[in-house]
Amino acid sequence: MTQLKPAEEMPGSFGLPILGETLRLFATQGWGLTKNYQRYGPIFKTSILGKKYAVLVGTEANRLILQEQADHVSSYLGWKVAMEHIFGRPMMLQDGEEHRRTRRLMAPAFHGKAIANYFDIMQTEVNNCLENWMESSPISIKNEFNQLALRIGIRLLLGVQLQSEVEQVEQLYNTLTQGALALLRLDIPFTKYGRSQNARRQLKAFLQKIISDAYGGLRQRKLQGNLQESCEVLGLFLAAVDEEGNALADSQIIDELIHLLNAAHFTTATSLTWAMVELAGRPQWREKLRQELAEVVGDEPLNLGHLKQLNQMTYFLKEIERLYNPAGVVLFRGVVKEIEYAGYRIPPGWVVIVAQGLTHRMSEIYTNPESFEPERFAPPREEDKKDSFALIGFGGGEHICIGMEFAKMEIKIFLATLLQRYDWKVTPEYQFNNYHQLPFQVEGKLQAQISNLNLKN
Ligand code: HEM
Repeated sequence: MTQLKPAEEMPGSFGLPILGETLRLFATQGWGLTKNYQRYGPIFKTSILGKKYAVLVGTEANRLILQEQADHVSSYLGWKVAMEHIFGRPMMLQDGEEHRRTRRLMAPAFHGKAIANYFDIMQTEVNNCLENWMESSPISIKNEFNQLALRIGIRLLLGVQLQSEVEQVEQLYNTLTQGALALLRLDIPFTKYGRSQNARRQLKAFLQKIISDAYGGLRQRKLQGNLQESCEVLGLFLAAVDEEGNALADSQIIDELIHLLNAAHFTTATSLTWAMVELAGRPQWREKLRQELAEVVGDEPLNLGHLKQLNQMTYFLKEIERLYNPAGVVLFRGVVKEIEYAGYRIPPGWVVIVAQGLTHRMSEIYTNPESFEPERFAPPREEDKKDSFALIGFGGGEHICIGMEFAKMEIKIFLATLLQRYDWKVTPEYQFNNYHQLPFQVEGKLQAQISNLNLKN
């Protein structure tokens, strides 16, 4: 039997006393993860502000942490420093039975029939957005997608339809998230953080009011016997009761809704930004996707059934997920029970980092991992099918993204509509094949000029 070594003996460096590798984190905006991986291999240690981290890379590590030994780690302890002060305790910051109970109650809003009900609002928002772009081109791509995805979120997740209220929530939400990275968390007036926390209080009060109003609507629907007919997520949350009679408390719903706005918008906006940029530089892929749309959709109005048949678009979007990791290149979990992995014992108190961004570029999984090849996901290659933890841009295991279908539907509706009606150019011209650059380091600078496809031809 091989002797397990203490985690301190892993390759890697704890950096300076107390600060650890904190300065390096800010200097590289990405922790130099790729360099450390090349230098130390698929398991290495680091330290940030006195906390010890073990970075794990590869499908086996992904499966162990996210699924097989999920009860040895805590999502709460992994994410709380970054998220709790902004979002409270949504289910992403819950563990074990508490997390499973919340997730069971939330799940109906993100599957099957409920998802189908979201199609029309998504399509309307996408059409409005593209019409505006035609009038105000050139547009700042990431900002526009942030706004689109946030508006879709506000309408579908909160059920807010009145334009003035949509704008009010948008503003409060943006002020709230501006405080997320404040170094000094002083909740006093005239500071960024104080304004952010004030926005959080106002947003909570606003949501409490729409929850109270929605209860009225719910009672009405109960009387009419169509309790499950709600067209937005909030209504389904209010109606949800599990087999033991548990329901979601108002305070929990409020935390979930604020977090959902976040989870649903920056990720979707990042995917759409890079899909649009990659397509701008790849005329053969624009052509391939347009041809597929012509075959599947033809002259019919786009519908959910069509989206499911867009295989080439699915492969294309998987390549965006693999190379751009829209939710970030790493996931955090705090260790609560010792983990044995790769010859080391990782004790409670450490944080493990699941480095999805590095798994996605392993040559053991993907052929020519640095090159953009959506066809790697098509038969016969199907490189992601070698292992269910090879492509984990939406996470894996118990905390796998609950909004995955919602996101994929929104992204496909946008791309289908864009490709069918418009053409576009992106400036400045993006340097492809630099997928180690983190999306947020570049995306703010990208602009698009769009034109009407029919006028061009
Ligand atoms: C391209 C779009 C998206 C990507 C790449 C993405 C990615 C992820 C990832 C990686 C996680 C796992 C986090 C972890 O394990 O710590 C996650 C969780 C989550 N996502 Fe998404 N997401 C996207 C869109 C959405 C949308 C549209 C929604 C809601 C409408 C959403 C709601 C959530 C929620 C609530 C969780 C927490 C799940 C749990 O803890 O059980 N996401 N997402």
